[in-house]
Amino acid sequence: MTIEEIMKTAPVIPVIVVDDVAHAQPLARALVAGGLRVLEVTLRTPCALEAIRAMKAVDGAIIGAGTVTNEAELQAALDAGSEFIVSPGLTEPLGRAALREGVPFLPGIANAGDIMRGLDLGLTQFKFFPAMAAGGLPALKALAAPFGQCQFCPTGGIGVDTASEWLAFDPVLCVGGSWVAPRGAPDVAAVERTAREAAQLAR
Ligand SMILES: O=C(O)C(=O)C[C@H](O)[C@H](O)COP(=O)(O)O
Repeated sequence: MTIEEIMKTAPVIPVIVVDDVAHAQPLARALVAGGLRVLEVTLRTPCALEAIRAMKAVDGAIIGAGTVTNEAELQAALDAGSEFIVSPGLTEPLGRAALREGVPFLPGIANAGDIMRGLDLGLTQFKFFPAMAAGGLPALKALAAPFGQCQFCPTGGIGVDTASEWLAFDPVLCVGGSWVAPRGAPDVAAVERTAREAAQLAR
């Protein structure tokens, strides 16, 4: 799959922080059952890589690693079986390594220089991060205007109440957010319900 295909799979990519690997599979199963198949597990906790391995066993799930900030983390994420890689920003060494590995890669951008660095590498899909703090939808609209070939996954400060506004903007293929997968032991019925609501958002 290309990163564009992954972004088009569902309107929302849950951004997941796993503190206990025992939570990983029930959470992934509930999200997939609700219609969200693309899951980003952040490398922010000691058990994140183990959680990625566990979630890969869930039928229908497409598991990626988030918070990948350098080549060593990229390698660890790939070794754990990550199917795509998300980064909060874009450095040239990380971008080159991701391209060399041929893994779908979604790096964060927050200004025109970031996007131009990505274009130089041949990348056209980006995470707009931190979406709300970096100026919200007006900022992305202004930023996207000179870069018509680019598509975005805004993440950071987006909730069920604001996701639709972002998704109505053509270059936005999906949004990322932690609201669908709150931290801690998952209430699987609630997660599935929230996921279903998110999966039905119109793009
Ligand atoms: O960990 C990373 O690599 C990140 O890029 C940060 C996350 O994407 C945001 O923290 C999610 O934002 P919220 O939905 O506002 O919680």
